Amino acid sequence: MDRILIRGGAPLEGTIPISGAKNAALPLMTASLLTDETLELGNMPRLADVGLLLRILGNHGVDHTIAGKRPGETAETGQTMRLSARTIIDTTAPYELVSRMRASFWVIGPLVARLGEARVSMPGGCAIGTRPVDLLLFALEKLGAEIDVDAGYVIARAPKGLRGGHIDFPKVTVSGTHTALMAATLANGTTIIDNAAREPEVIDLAECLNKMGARITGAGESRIVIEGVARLHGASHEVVPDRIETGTYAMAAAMTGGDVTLTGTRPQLLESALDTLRQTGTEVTGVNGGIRVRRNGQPLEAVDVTTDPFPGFPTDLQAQFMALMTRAKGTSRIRETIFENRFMHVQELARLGARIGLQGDTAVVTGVDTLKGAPVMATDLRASASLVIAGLVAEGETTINRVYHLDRGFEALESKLGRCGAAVERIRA
Ligand SMILES: CC(=O)N[C@H]1[C@@H](OP(=O)(O)OP(=O)(O)OC[C@H]2O[C@@H](n3ccc(=O)[nH]c3=O)[C@H](O)[C@@H]2O)O[C@H](CO)[C@@H](O)[C@@H]1O
Ligand SMILES: C=C(OP(=O)(O)O)C(=O)O
Repeated sequence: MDRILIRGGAPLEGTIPISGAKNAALPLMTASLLTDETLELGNMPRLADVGLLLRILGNHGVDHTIAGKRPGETAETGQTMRLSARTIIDTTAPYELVSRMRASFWVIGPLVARLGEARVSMPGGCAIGTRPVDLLLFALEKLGAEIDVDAGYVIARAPKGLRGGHIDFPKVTVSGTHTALMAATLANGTTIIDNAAREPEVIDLAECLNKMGARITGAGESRIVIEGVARLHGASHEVVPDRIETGTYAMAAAMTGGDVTLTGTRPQLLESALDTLRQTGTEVTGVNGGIRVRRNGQPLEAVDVTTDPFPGFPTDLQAQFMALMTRAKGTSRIRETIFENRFMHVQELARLGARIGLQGDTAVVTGVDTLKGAPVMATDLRASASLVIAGLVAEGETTINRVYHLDRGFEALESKLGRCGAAVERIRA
Protein backbone atom coordinates (compact mmCIF):
# COMPACT_ATOMS: atom_id res chain seq x y z
CA MET A 1 0.00 0.00 0.00
CA ASP A 2 1.27 3.47 -0.87
CA ARG A 3 2.30 5.88 1.88
CA ILE A 4 2.68 9.66 1.96
CA LEU A 5 5.79 11.12 3.52
CA ILE A 6 5.68 14.76 4.68
CA ARG A 7 8.57 16.82 6.04
CA GLY A 8 6.89 19.64 7.91
CA GLY A 9 7.91 23.24 8.25
CA ALA A 10 7.56 25.07 4.94
CA PRO A 11 4.79 27.68 4.58
CA LEU A 12 2.58 27.00 1.55
CA GLU A 13 3.03 29.70 -1.06
CA GLY A 14 1.61 29.78 -4.57
CA THR A 15 -1.44 28.68 -6.50
CA ILE A 16 -3.50 25.52 -6.19
CA PRO A 17 -6.07 24.62 -8.88
CA ILE A 18 -9.26 23.18 -7.41
CA SER A 19 -10.80 20.11 -9.05
CA GLY A 20 -14.41 19.31 -9.81
CA ALA A 21 -16.30 18.05 -6.76
CA LYS A 22 -16.26 14.32 -6.08
CA ASN A 23 -19.61 14.63 -4.33
CA ALA A 24 -21.17 16.23 -7.40
CA ALA A 25 -19.39 14.02 -9.95
CA LEU A 26 -20.75 10.80 -8.41
CA PRO A 27 -24.48 11.63 -8.49
CA LEU A 28 -24.04 13.25 -11.94
CA MET A 29 -22.55 10.00 -13.22
CA THR A 30 -25.52 8.01 -11.89
CA ALA A 31 -27.85 10.46 -13.66
CA SER A 32 -26.50 9.08 -16.96
CA LEU A 33 -28.71 6.02 -16.28
CA LEU A 34 -31.80 8.19 -16.78
CA THR A 35 -31.40 8.58 -20.54
CA ASP A 36 -30.45 6.50 -23.58
CA GLU A 37 -28.55 9.52 -24.95
CA THR A 38 -25.03 10.68 -24.06
CA LEU A 39 -24.32 12.71 -20.93
CA GLU A 40 -21.09 14.70 -21.23
CA LEU A 41 -19.49 15.77 -17.94
CA GLY A 42 -16.62 18.27 -17.95
CA ASN A 43 -14.28 19.22 -15.06
CA MET A 44 -14.39 15.63 -13.84
CA PRO A 45 -11.82 14.84 -11.15
CA ARG A 46 -9.48 11.84 -11.52
CA LEU A 47 -10.32 9.94 -8.37
CA ALA A 48 -10.57 6.34 -7.21
CA ASP A 49 -14.28 6.80 -6.42
CA VAL A 50 -14.95 7.97 -9.98
CA GLY A 51 -13.13 4.91 -11.36
CA LEU A 52 -15.13 2.58 -9.13
CA LEU A 53 -18.44 4.14 -10.14
CA LEU A 54 -17.46 3.73 -13.80
CA ARG A 55 -17.10 -0.01 -13.13
CA ILE A 56 -20.51 -0.12 -11.44
CA LEU A 57 -22.17 1.78 -14.29
CA GLY A 58 -20.35 -0.46 -16.80
CA ASN A 59 -21.95 -3.46 -15.09
CA HIS A 60 -25.37 -1.94 -15.88
CA GLY A 61 -24.34 -1.45 -19.53
CA VAL A 62 -23.15 2.17 -19.49
CA ASP A 63 -20.41 2.87 -22.06
CA HIS A 64 -17.94 5.61 -21.32
CA THR A 65 -15.18 7.52 -23.04
CA ILE A 66 -12.74 9.95 -21.53
CA ALA A 67 -11.78 12.73 -23.93
CA GLY A 68 -8.11 13.04 -24.82
CA LYS A 69 -6.08 15.84 -23.36
CA ARG A 70 -7.17 19.31 -24.41
CA PRO A 71 -4.70 22.20 -24.85
CA GLY A 72 -3.59 23.40 -21.44
CA GLU A 73 -4.89 20.31 -19.68
CA THR A 74 -2.58 18.83 -17.04
CA ALA A 75 -2.87 16.01 -14.53
CA GLU A 76 -4.31 18.63 -12.15
CA THR A 77 -7.09 19.91 -14.41
CA GLY A 78 -10.40 18.19 -15.00
CA GLN A 79 -11.18 15.73 -17.72
CA THR A 80 -14.25 15.31 -19.89
CA MET A 81 -16.22 12.09 -19.66
CA ARG A 82 -19.04 10.88 -21.89
CA LEU A 83 -21.49 8.34 -20.50
CA SER A 84 -24.04 6.51 -22.65
CA ALA A 85 -26.65 4.23 -21.10
CA ARG A 86 -28.26 3.27 -24.44
CA THR A 87 -29.35 -0.15 -23.18
CA ILE A 88 -29.40 -1.22 -19.55
CA ILE A 89 -28.26 -4.83 -19.54
CA ASP A 90 -28.53 -5.51 -15.82
CA THR A 91 -30.58 -3.80 -13.10
CA THR A 92 -28.58 -5.43 -10.29
CA ALA A 93 -25.77 -3.58 -8.52
CA PRO A 94 -23.77 -6.36 -6.83
CA TYR A 95 -22.45 -6.50 -3.28
CA GLU A 96 -18.81 -6.75 -4.43
CA LEU A 97 -18.99 -3.28 -5.97
CA VAL A 98 -21.58 -1.43 -3.85
CA SER A 99 -19.94 -2.45 -0.57
CA ARG A 100 -16.81 -0.53 -1.58
CA MET A 101 -18.47 2.87 -1.92
CA ARG A 102 -21.69 4.17 -0.44
CA ALA A 103 -22.58 6.49 -3.30
CA SER A 104 -22.87 3.49 -5.63
CA PHE A 105 -26.20 2.73 -3.91
CA TRP A 106 -27.53 5.87 -5.61
CA VAL A 107 -28.03 4.00 -8.90
CA ILE A 108 -31.27 2.79 -7.34
CA GLY A 109 -33.26 5.98 -8.09
CA PRO A 110 -32.43 6.29 -11.80
CA LEU A 111 -32.79 2.54 -12.43
CA VAL A 112 -36.24 2.24 -10.90
CA ALA A 113 -37.36 5.49 -12.57
CA ARG A 114 -36.28 4.44 -16.06
CA LEU A 115 -36.78 0.65 -15.99
CA GLY A 116 -39.32 0.10 -13.22
CA GLU A 117 -36.97 -2.10 -11.23
CA ALA A 118 -33.63 -2.11 -9.43
CA ARG A 119 -31.85 -4.63 -7.24
CA VAL A 120 -29.06 -2.97 -5.32
CA SER A 121 -26.91 -4.37 -2.55
CA MET A 122 -27.27 -2.64 0.82
CA PRO A 123 -24.20 -0.43 1.16
CA GLY A 124 -23.64 -1.18 4.86
CA GLY A 125 -22.00 1.12 7.39
CA CYS A 126 -18.61 2.73 7.17
CA ALA A 127 -15.93 4.12 9.41
CA ILE A 128 -17.73 7.40 10.13
CA GLY A 129 -21.10 5.94 11.15
CA THR A 130 -23.86 3.42 10.43
CA ARG A 131 -25.24 5.46 7.51
CA PRO A 132 -28.63 3.81 6.88
CA VAL A 133 -30.56 4.17 3.60
CA ASP A 134 -34.06 4.23 5.12
CA LEU A 135 -34.72 7.79 3.94
CA LEU A 136 -33.78 6.96 0.34
CA LEU A 137 -36.26 4.09 0.43
CA PHE A 138 -38.85 6.32 2.14
CA ALA A 139 -38.52 8.74 -0.80
CA LEU A 140 -38.90 6.00 -3.40
CA GLU A 141 -41.96 4.61 -1.60
CA LYS A 142 -43.55 8.09 -1.65
CA LEU A 143 -43.12 7.94 -5.43
CA GLY A 144 -44.99 4.62 -5.56
CA ALA A 145 -42.09 2.13 -5.58
CA GLU A 146 -42.53 -1.15 -3.73
CA ILE A 147 -39.51 -1.96 -1.64
CA ASP A 148 -38.34 -5.37 -0.43
CA VAL A 149 -35.10 -6.38 1.22
CA ASP A 150 -33.86 -9.88 0.44
CA ALA A 151 -30.49 -11.51 1.04
CA GLY A 152 -28.81 -8.16 1.61
CA TYR A 153 -30.29 -6.59 -1.51
CA VAL A 154 -32.87 -3.81 -1.74
CA ILE A 155 -35.36 -4.54 -4.51
CA ALA A 156 -37.35 -1.54 -5.73
CA ARG A 157 -40.18 -2.11 -8.18
CA ALA A 158 -42.55 0.23 -10.03
CA PRO A 159 -43.76 -1.80 -13.02
CA LYS A 160 -46.20 0.91 -14.12
CA GLY A 161 -43.67 3.69 -13.50
CA LEU A 162 -43.21 6.06 -10.59
CA ARG A 163 -45.82 8.72 -9.77
CA GLY A 164 -45.32 12.16 -8.29
CA GLY A 165 -45.69 12.48 -4.52
CA HIS A 166 -44.94 14.58 -1.46
CA ILE A 167 -41.62 13.69 0.19
CA ASP A 168 -41.23 15.43 3.53
CA PHE A 169 -37.83 14.31 4.83
CA PRO A 170 -37.78 13.99 8.65
CA LYS A 171 -34.05 14.80 8.50
CA VAL A 172 -31.91 16.65 5.96
CA THR A 173 -30.18 14.09 3.75
CA VAL A 174 -28.01 14.69 0.70
CA SER A 175 -28.30 11.10 -0.55
CA GLY A 176 -32.06 11.13 0.05
CA THR A 177 -32.45 14.39 -1.86
CA HIS A 178 -30.28 13.17 -4.79
CA THR A 179 -32.34 9.96 -4.98
CA ALA A 180 -35.69 11.76 -4.79
CA LEU A 181 -34.60 14.30 -7.44
CA MET A 182 -33.42 11.71 -9.94
CA ALA A 183 -36.39 9.40 -9.44
CA ALA A 184 -38.99 12.19 -9.61
CA THR A 185 -37.74 13.55 -12.95
CA LEU A 186 -39.35 10.59 -14.77
CA ALA A 187 -42.36 10.14 -12.42
CA ASN A 188 -45.86 10.75 -13.67
CA GLY A 189 -47.02 14.07 -12.15
CA THR A 190 -45.62 16.58 -9.68
CA THR A 191 -43.30 15.82 -6.77
CA ILE A 192 -42.63 18.13 -3.84
CA ILE A 193 -39.56 17.54 -1.69
CA ASP A 194 -39.67 19.29 1.68
CA ASN A 195 -36.72 19.66 4.07
CA ALA A 196 -34.48 19.03 1.05
CA ALA A 197 -30.70 19.21 1.37
CA ARG A 198 -29.43 22.56 0.07
CA GLU A 199 -25.83 21.57 -0.69
CA PRO A 200 -24.20 23.00 -3.86
CA GLU A 201 -23.93 19.42 -5.16
CA VAL A 202 -27.75 19.12 -5.05
CA ILE A 203 -28.00 22.35 -7.09
CA ASP A 204 -25.41 21.01 -9.54
CA LEU A 205 -27.35 17.78 -10.02
CA ALA A 206 -30.62 19.66 -10.52
CA GLU A 207 -29.00 21.99 -13.07
CA CYS A 208 -27.66 19.04 -15.04
CA LEU A 209 -31.01 17.22 -14.88
CA ASN A 210 -32.74 20.36 -16.18
CA LYS A 211 -30.28 20.46 -19.10
CA MET A 212 -31.36 16.86 -19.76
CA GLY A 213 -34.98 18.01 -20.02
CA ALA A 214 -36.14 17.68 -16.40
CA ARG A 215 -38.40 20.34 -14.88
CA ILE A 216 -36.99 21.10 -11.44
CA THR A 217 -37.39 24.35 -9.51
CA GLY A 218 -36.17 25.35 -6.06
CA ALA A 219 -32.91 23.36 -5.84
CA GLY A 220 -30.80 25.06 -3.16
CA GLU A 221 -33.93 25.79 -1.11
CA SER A 222 -35.73 23.58 1.41
CA ARG A 223 -38.64 22.95 -0.98
CA ILE A 224 -37.91 21.50 -4.42
CA VAL A 225 -40.68 20.98 -6.99
CA ILE A 226 -40.30 18.53 -9.86
CA GLU A 227 -42.76 18.21 -12.75
CA GLY A 228 -42.21 14.72 -14.13
CA VAL A 229 -41.43 14.31 -17.85
CA ALA A 230 -41.77 11.24 -20.11
CA ARG A 231 -38.08 11.08 -21.06
CA LEU A 232 -34.75 12.79 -20.58
CA HIS A 233 -32.17 13.44 -23.28
CA GLY A 234 -28.40 13.94 -23.51
CA ALA A 235 -26.68 17.09 -22.24
CA SER A 236 -23.32 18.62 -21.47
CA HIS A 237 -22.46 19.85 -17.97
CA GLU A 238 -19.42 21.12 -16.03
CA VAL A 239 -18.99 19.74 -12.51
CA VAL A 240 -19.11 22.36 -9.74
CA PRO A 241 -15.75 23.08 -7.99
CA ASP A 242 -14.96 20.95 -4.95
CA ARG A 243 -15.77 23.04 -1.86
CA ILE A 244 -14.27 20.42 0.46
CA GLU A 245 -10.97 20.36 -1.44
CA THR A 246 -11.10 24.18 -1.41
CA GLY A 247 -11.61 24.28 2.36
CA THR A 248 -8.92 21.67 2.95
CA TYR A 249 -6.22 23.65 1.13
CA ALA A 250 -7.46 26.88 2.72
CA MET A 251 -6.90 25.31 6.13
CA ALA A 252 -3.51 23.94 5.05
CA ALA A 253 -2.47 27.46 4.01
CA ALA A 254 -3.68 28.86 7.35
CA MET A 255 -1.91 26.10 9.28
CA THR A 256 1.46 26.74 7.66
CA GLY A 257 1.24 30.53 7.85
CA GLY A 258 1.36 30.72 4.08
CA ASP A 259 -0.15 32.65 1.20
CA VAL A 260 -2.08 30.56 -1.30
CA THR A 261 -4.50 31.38 -4.10
CA LEU A 262 -7.04 28.66 -4.80
CA THR A 263 -8.16 28.91 -8.42
CA GLY A 264 -11.23 27.56 -10.21
CA THR A 265 -13.39 27.81 -7.09
CA ARG A 266 -15.82 30.29 -5.45
CA PRO A 267 -16.21 31.61 -1.87
CA GLN A 268 -20.01 31.23 -2.10
CA LEU A 269 -19.60 27.44 -2.02
CA LEU A 270 -18.23 27.47 1.53
CA GLU A 271 -19.04 30.80 3.24
CA SER A 272 -19.51 29.23 6.65
CA ALA A 273 -16.11 27.50 6.60
CA LEU A 274 -14.37 30.63 5.27
CA ASP A 275 -16.00 32.80 7.95
CA THR A 276 -14.77 30.35 10.60
CA LEU A 277 -11.29 30.54 9.10
CA ARG A 278 -11.40 34.35 9.24
CA GLN A 279 -12.24 34.13 12.96
CA THR A 280 -8.98 32.23 13.49
CA GLY A 281 -7.12 35.33 12.30
CA THR A 282 -6.56 34.11 8.75
CA GLU A 283 -7.06 36.57 5.90
CA VAL A 284 -9.50 35.15 3.33
CA THR A 285 -10.45 37.18 0.26
CA GLY A 286 -12.33 36.48 -2.93
CA VAL A 287 -10.07 37.24 -5.91
CA ASN A 288 -10.72 37.07 -9.60
CA GLY A 289 -11.34 33.39 -10.35
CA GLY A 290 -10.68 32.12 -6.85
CA ILE A 291 -9.89 32.65 -3.18
CA ARG A 292 -6.72 33.95 -1.53
CA VAL A 293 -5.83 32.64 1.94
CA ARG A 294 -3.05 34.26 3.93
CA ARG A 295 -1.73 34.15 7.48
CA ASN A 296 1.53 35.93 8.10
CA GLY A 297 2.90 35.62 11.57
CA GLN A 298 -0.31 36.16 13.56
CA PRO A 299 -1.15 33.35 15.99
CA LEU A 300 -4.16 31.17 15.22
CA GLU A 301 -7.13 31.99 17.45
CA ALA A 302 -9.17 29.07 18.84
CA VAL A 303 -12.71 29.01 17.42
CA ASP A 304 -15.67 26.76 18.32
CA VAL A 305 -17.50 25.00 15.52
CA THR A 306 -20.61 22.84 15.09
CA THR A 307 -21.14 20.86 11.89
CA ASP A 308 -24.49 21.29 10.16
CA PRO A 309 -26.12 20.68 6.79
CA PHE A 310 -25.43 23.39 4.19
CA PRO A 311 -25.19 26.35 4.60
CA GLY A 312 -23.69 25.36 7.97
CA PHE A 313 -20.12 24.27 8.62
CA PRO A 314 -19.60 21.02 6.62
CA THR A 315 -18.92 17.75 8.41
CA ASP A 316 -16.50 16.97 5.56
CA LEU A 317 -14.22 19.79 6.86
CA GLN A 318 -14.50 18.95 10.55
CA ALA A 319 -11.35 16.80 10.70
CA GLN A 320 -9.28 19.36 8.77
CA PHE A 321 -10.45 22.19 11.05
CA MET A 322 -9.58 20.09 14.07
CA ALA A 323 -6.05 19.69 12.73
CA LEU A 324 -5.82 23.48 12.42
CA MET A 325 -7.05 23.98 15.99
CA THR A 326 -4.33 21.70 17.39
CA ARG A 327 -1.97 24.67 16.95
CA ALA A 328 -4.35 27.45 18.03
CA LYS A 329 -3.98 29.75 21.01
CA GLY A 330 -6.48 28.43 23.57
CA THR A 331 -9.21 25.79 23.49
CA SER A 332 -11.63 25.02 20.70
CA ARG A 333 -14.81 22.92 21.00
CA ILE A 334 -15.73 21.06 17.82
CA ARG A 335 -19.17 19.45 17.76
CA GLU A 336 -20.09 16.84 15.14
CA THR A 337 -23.84 16.57 14.57
CA ILE A 338 -24.07 14.67 11.25
CA PHE A 339 -22.17 11.40 11.78
CA GLU A 340 -21.97 9.56 15.11
CA ASN A 341 -18.40 8.25 14.73
CA ARG A 342 -16.50 10.90 12.85
CA PHE A 343 -13.68 11.39 15.35
CA MET A 344 -11.25 8.67 14.37
CA HIS A 345 -8.63 11.25 13.44
CA VAL A 346 -8.43 12.25 17.12
CA GLN A 347 -6.16 9.40 18.15
CA GLU A 348 -4.01 9.81 15.03
CA LEU A 349 -3.59 13.56 15.60
CA ALA A 350 -2.64 12.68 19.19
CA ARG A 351 0.31 10.65 17.82
CA LEU A 352 1.65 13.94 16.47
CA GLY A 353 1.34 15.57 19.90
CA ALA A 354 -2.15 17.11 19.65
CA ARG A 355 -4.15 17.53 22.89
CA ILE A 356 -7.73 16.52 22.19
CA GLY A 357 -10.35 15.19 24.60
CA LEU A 358 -13.71 13.72 23.59
CA GLN A 359 -16.95 14.59 25.40
CA GLY A 360 -19.79 12.80 23.59
CA ASP A 361 -20.30 14.51 20.23
CA THR A 362 -17.73 17.21 21.03
CA ALA A 363 -13.96 17.25 20.70
CA VAL A 364 -12.17 19.68 22.98
CA VAL A 365 -8.91 20.74 21.37
CA THR A 366 -6.27 22.54 23.40
CA GLY A 367 -3.70 24.15 21.15
CA VAL A 368 -0.04 23.16 21.54
CA ASP A 369 3.11 25.00 20.43
CA THR A 370 4.57 22.15 18.40
CA LEU A 371 3.52 18.96 16.70
CA LYS A 372 6.10 16.26 16.07
CA GLY A 373 6.17 13.97 13.03
CA ALA A 374 5.23 10.30 13.49
CA PRO A 375 3.79 7.38 11.54
CA VAL A 376 0.01 7.74 11.41
CA MET A 377 -2.85 5.88 9.79
CA ALA A 378 -5.51 7.31 7.50
CA THR A 379 -8.86 6.03 8.78
CA ASP A 380 -11.22 7.67 6.29
CA LEU A 381 -11.09 10.23 3.53
CA ARG A 382 -11.30 13.54 5.38
CA ALA A 383 -9.47 12.20 8.44
CA SER A 384 -6.55 11.55 6.08
CA ALA A 385 -6.60 15.16 4.96
CA SER A 386 -6.43 16.30 8.59
CA LEU A 387 -3.23 14.26 9.01
CA VAL A 388 -1.73 15.92 5.94
CA ILE A 389 -2.52 19.37 7.37
CA ALA A 390 -0.96 18.48 10.72
CA GLY A 391 2.04 16.86 9.00
CA LEU A 392 2.73 20.09 7.09
CA VAL A 393 3.73 21.83 10.33
CA ALA A 394 4.95 18.87 12.40
CA GLU A 395 8.67 18.84 13.14
CA GLY A 396 10.46 16.07 11.27
CA GLU A 397 8.77 13.38 9.20
CA THR A 398 5.16 12.24 9.19
CA THR A 399 4.30 9.07 7.30
CA ILE A 400 0.64 8.54 6.46
CA ASN A 401 -0.37 4.94 5.90
CA ARG A 402 -3.49 3.69 4.05
CA VAL A 403 -3.33 6.45 1.46
CA TYR A 404 -6.09 4.82 -0.59
CA HIS A 405 -8.53 6.80 1.57
CA LEU A 406 -6.97 10.06 0.31
CA ASP A 407 -7.04 8.84 -3.29
CA ARG A 408 -10.84 8.51 -3.05
CA GLY A 409 -11.27 12.25 -2.91
CA PHE A 410 -8.11 14.36 -3.43
CA GLU A 411 -6.83 14.63 -6.98
CA ALA A 412 -3.05 15.05 -7.39
CA LEU A 413 -2.58 15.97 -3.72
CA GLU A 414 1.22 15.64 -3.69
CA SER A 415 1.75 17.79 -6.78
CA LYS A 416 -0.77 20.44 -5.69
CA LEU A 417 0.98 20.83 -2.33
CA GLY A 418 4.44 20.34 -3.81
CA ARG A 419 4.03 23.26 -6.23
CA CYS A 420 3.45 25.49 -3.17
CA GLY A 421 6.70 24.44 -1.52
CA ALA A 422 5.57 21.56 0.69
CA ALA A 423 7.83 18.52 1.01
CA VAL A 424 5.27 15.82 0.27
CA GLU A 425 6.15 12.61 -1.44
CA ARG A 426 4.33 9.38 -2.26
CA ILE A 427 6.19 6.20 -1.44
CA ARG A 428 4.83 3.52 -3.73
CA ALA A 429 4.35 0.08 -2.26
C1 LIG B 1 -20.78 11.03 -1.75
C2 LIG B 1 -21.33 12.16 -0.94
O1 LIG B 1 -21.88 13.10 -1.47
N1 LIG B 1 -21.15 12.06 0.38
C3 LIG B 1 -21.56 13.15 1.21
C4 LIG B 1 -23.02 13.00 1.57
O2 LIG B 1 -23.16 11.73 2.19
P1 LIG B 1 -24.65 11.17 2.37
O3 LIG B 1 -25.45 11.64 1.23
O4 LIG B 1 -24.51 9.72 2.58
O5 LIG B 1 -25.10 11.89 3.70
P2 LIG B 1 -26.59 12.26 4.14
O6 LIG B 1 -26.78 13.73 4.02
O7 LIG B 1 -27.55 11.39 3.42
O8 LIG B 1 -26.57 11.87 5.67
C5 LIG B 1 -26.83 12.83 6.68
C6 LIG B 1 -27.30 12.11 7.93
O9 LIG B 1 -28.54 11.44 7.64
C7 LIG B 1 -28.45 10.09 7.98
N2 LIG B 1 -29.27 9.30 7.03
C8 LIG B 1 -29.05 9.42 5.70
C9 LIG B 1 -29.78 8.68 4.81
C10 LIG B 1 -30.77 7.80 5.31
O10 LIG B 1 -31.46 7.09 4.56
N3 LIG B 1 -30.95 7.73 6.66
C11 LIG B 1 -30.24 8.47 7.54
O11 LIG B 1 -30.44 8.38 8.75
C12 LIG B 1 -26.97 9.76 7.88
O12 LIG B 1 -26.62 8.61 8.63
C13 LIG B 1 -26.34 11.03 8.42
O13 LIG B 1 -26.37 11.00 9.82
O14 LIG B 1 -23.42 14.04 2.45
C14 LIG B 1 -22.70 14.03 3.71
C15 LIG B 1 -23.30 15.13 4.57
O15 LIG B 1 -23.01 16.36 4.04
C16 LIG B 1 -21.22 14.21 3.45
O16 LIG B 1 -20.53 14.06 4.66
C17 LIG B 1 -20.71 13.16 2.46
O17 LIG B 1 -19.39 13.47 2.09
C1 LIG C 1 -17.88 10.87 3.59
C2 LIG C 1 -17.52 11.16 2.35
O1 LIG C 1 -17.82 10.40 1.26
P1 LIG C 1 -18.82 9.16 1.20
O2 LIG C 1 -20.18 9.70 1.49
O3 LIG C 1 -18.69 8.65 -0.19
O4 LIG C 1 -18.37 8.16 2.24
C3 LIG C 1 -16.79 12.40 2.03
O5 LIG C 1 -16.73 12.77 0.84
O6 LIG C 1 -16.24 13.02 2.96
